[in-house]
Amino acid sequence: MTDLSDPTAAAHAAATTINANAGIESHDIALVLGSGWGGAADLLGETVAEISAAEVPGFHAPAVEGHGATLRTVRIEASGKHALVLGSRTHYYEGKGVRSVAHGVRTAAAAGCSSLVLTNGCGGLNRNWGPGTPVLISDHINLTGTSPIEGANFVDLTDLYSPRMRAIAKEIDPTLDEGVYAQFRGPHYETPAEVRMAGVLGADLVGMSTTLEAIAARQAGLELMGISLVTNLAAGIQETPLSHAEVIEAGAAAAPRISRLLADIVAK
Ligand SMILES: Nc1nc2[nH]c(I)nc2c(=O)[nH]1
Repeated sequence: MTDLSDPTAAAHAAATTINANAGIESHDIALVLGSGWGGAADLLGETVAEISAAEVPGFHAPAVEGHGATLRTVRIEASGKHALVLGSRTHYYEGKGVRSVAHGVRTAAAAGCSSLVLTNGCGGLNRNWGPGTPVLISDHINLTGTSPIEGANFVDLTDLYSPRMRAIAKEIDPTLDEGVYAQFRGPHYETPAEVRMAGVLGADLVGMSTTLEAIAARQAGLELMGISLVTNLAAGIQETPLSHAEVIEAGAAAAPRISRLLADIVAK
């Protein structure tokens, strides 16, 4: 496993590998594709390079079935810019440490990206958002008890989820709702009581990713947008117990619409 004891050096090594493999000096925008979002890269434009995550310093083969195990460089048809599509994400619940969780975001910044789109699959607290509903993240609640930032580095997180990028998304799809996303450590789902707690705290969405990556994105100076795909109503909101099969099914059903949405936003 690559040494992440110097996160900046590790991100630089990974970025050098990725840019060299793609034959370009730098990338422009990065996307992390969570559960259900895998199809978006194909709609963005032509894949000009692809590399296995295992071949890039600091990355790992995916822990979750169905998540891509590669990093792709896609030339965005509308703008000619290059997107770095991170098909594999390290979740905090894998126990590889928060540096590993933040490595992809830091690598994207080191590869030259100025903006980042984080996507995920999540549970919804709002009954109006059935499985397959995409929701823009307006703010987050980090319930992991940790941070990717080390030392006395007091980073401001105001407007962490770019109002500018959110306005573009809503211009493309005015039906898009916004919500507050809370990250639990996982990998277990929340109890109904924990979902009620999250609601009292102001959360509309519950997941197991995104907030730590978002904090690392701000530290790295990346403009950030987050979009969640509600694949299930959170525990206790729906009568039936959660199932991973339900999550995969809802993601697949929503794929065409959310892939088109993401491609249109990134092309702007
Ligand atoms: N914490 C949490 N993460 C999730 N990921 C997905 I997909 N659904 C959920 C959920 O209901 N809770």
